[in-house]
Amino acid sequence: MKFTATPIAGAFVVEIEPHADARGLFARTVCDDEFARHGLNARFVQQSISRSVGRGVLRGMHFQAAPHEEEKLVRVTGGAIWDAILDLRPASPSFRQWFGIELSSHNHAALYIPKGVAHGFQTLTDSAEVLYQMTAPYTPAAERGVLWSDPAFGIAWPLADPIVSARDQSHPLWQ
Ligand SMILES: Cc1cn([C@H]2C[C@H](O)[C@@H](COP(=O)(O)OP(=O)(O)O[C@H]3O[C@@H](C)C(=O)[C@@H](O)[C@H]3O)O2)c(=O)[nH]c1=O
Repeated sequence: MKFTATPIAGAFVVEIEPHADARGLFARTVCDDEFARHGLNARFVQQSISRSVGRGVLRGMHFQAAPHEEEKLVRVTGGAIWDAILDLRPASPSFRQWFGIELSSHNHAALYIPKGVAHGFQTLTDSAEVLYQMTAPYTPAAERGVLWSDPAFGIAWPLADPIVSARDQSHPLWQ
């Protein structure tokens, strides 16, 4: 696997190193040892999928509050998304910065998201399936959100007029 640091402290793009042959390819996507060598936690306790229907669907920006913060590894198993992360850790050198990258079932790239960093995405294809692995259990009482369009951050979403849930549209502006 190839680990590339992003401008967000502790967040990495994780790419596969495929073994290709006449049948197709085989590639490792998670390895406890390799992740640990990069200071990353691969001890995932939950895995979930979402499927979005319609190009331009936007989910986010989500995180879990302390003490239920989680690391998250996000990859796409169908279609393509533009994945975005936003650093909400006041002590971080990249506090208030965001980063976006295309993840797809073709590029097989994943994004490793550290604790305290909010996550969201917008679909680039008519259907997109996203696979999540998390290092802490889902805790509804700890769920938090930041408005996807908060001018304090100015995330440059790729598609205008996104399809957003009522819950995501009601997230507060960052204070
Ligand atoms: C996130 C989550 C939701 N749910 C339930 C709650 C709700 O009834 C239903 C749909 O949840 P949501 O509307 O929160 O789904 P969604 O808006 O897709 O939430 C996801 O958004 C992206 C951006 C993330 O980063 C994920 O971690 C997660 O927060 O699934 C679980 O049971 N377990 C989970 O881990």
